[in-house]
Amino acid sequence: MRILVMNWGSSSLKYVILDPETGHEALSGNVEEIGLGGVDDHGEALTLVTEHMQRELGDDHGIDAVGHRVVHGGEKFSEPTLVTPDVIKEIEALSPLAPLHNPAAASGLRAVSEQWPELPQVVVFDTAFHRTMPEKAWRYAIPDVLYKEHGVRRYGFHGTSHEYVANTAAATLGITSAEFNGIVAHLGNGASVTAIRNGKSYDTSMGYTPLAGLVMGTRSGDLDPSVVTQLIERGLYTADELDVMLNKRSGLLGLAGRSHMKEVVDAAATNPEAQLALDVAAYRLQKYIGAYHVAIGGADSLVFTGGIGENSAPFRDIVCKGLAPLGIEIDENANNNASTEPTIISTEHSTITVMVVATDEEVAIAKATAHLLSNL
Ligand SMILES: Nc1ncnc2c1ncn2[C@@H]1O[C@H](COP(=O)(O)OP(=O)(O)O)[C@@H](O)[C@H]1O
Ligand SMILES: CC(=O)OP(=O)(O)O
Ligand SMILES: [Mg+2]
Repeated sequence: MRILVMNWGSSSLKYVILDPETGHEALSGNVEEIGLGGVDDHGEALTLVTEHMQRELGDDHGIDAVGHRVVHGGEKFSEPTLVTPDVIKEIEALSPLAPLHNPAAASGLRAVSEQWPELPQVVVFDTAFHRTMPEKAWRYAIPDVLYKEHGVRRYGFHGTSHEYVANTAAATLGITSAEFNGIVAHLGNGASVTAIRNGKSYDTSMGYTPLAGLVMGTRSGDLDPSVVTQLIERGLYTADELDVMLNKRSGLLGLAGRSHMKEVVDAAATNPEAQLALDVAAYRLQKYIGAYHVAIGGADSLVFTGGIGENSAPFRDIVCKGLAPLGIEIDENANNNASTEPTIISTEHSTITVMVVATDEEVAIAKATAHLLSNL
């Protein structure tokens, strides 16, 4: 079977054609700067993808279905879903909750429907895995009407990754997914941490949008909401400018002038701003891990994933050193030599097993797509 997986970012499209059984990739690529001068729109991005497929695979691309990553599924979608014109309209209607991502996905879905009307399409939502959170974890303490009439609540994101990584960690530990009680830290460009109880999402650090929670490459994560209202009141920023500032100029970039974790780690030895950025990012994550340990009644494992979680031994080391009061103890040698295979990096004395597990959202989406189609 061959599935085309498409990950629609606000201004980019990552795509890969793979076999969901073997994970074998026939082709992959990235279209950047959609609508920013590089490529006009999502239809044109798709033309570039089909040209790439034509070059590499010839006339018969052999694709059986298309699986899409959609960031926001609101309260409506809790499972991978077969695409119909109505589903595209519902994704579009959720645009106010993910203004950078959902309009892009909706136009991408329409472009694919026009290009290959015969191919089934499946959407897999970042929010879906978090639909199991208890209400006390997803409600904000603001007037009730804002949730009931406007959908203002915590949704959580990166769910496909958190679920895939929790399942992989469970398999490595020789337990079932339902026996997994742990904390997964997905630390990539966007970063979030999820408390997983009996294999299900119990709480997560992102919120109404992917801006909440951890310190990210360019996003602030948590802050006092009065910062926003005050900056507008003082005339320093408009709402639009604040959106850009908090999403694109904050986080590691805002504190240290660099958004890539490796550059921040390398600079920290000689640059106090970079050291501070590391300290703020690690401390924020430590606080969440402590809280989530309590939330799930004691975590058995802590799993690092995403570009930073998988590749930055120094950042994992800083985070875990601060978790000593939980009984966490890292094996430095194992931490420095974590590979792409699931690796345990804690010592045998550690009360919580700490692991590094590589995420693969594309394989998870391809599997979910194949699974849904086989059950139709
Ligand atoms: N060797 C490395 N050391 C430290 N950080 C790294 C390394 N490689 C990648 N990263 C971090 O991972 C981030 C990308 O994470 P990734 O999960 O691939 O992103 P995306 O969210 O775009 O899928 C980079 O911005 C960088 O901060
Ligand atoms: C939801 C989200 O933050 O996605 P990404 O990490 O791809 O930016
Ligand atoms: Mg990512």
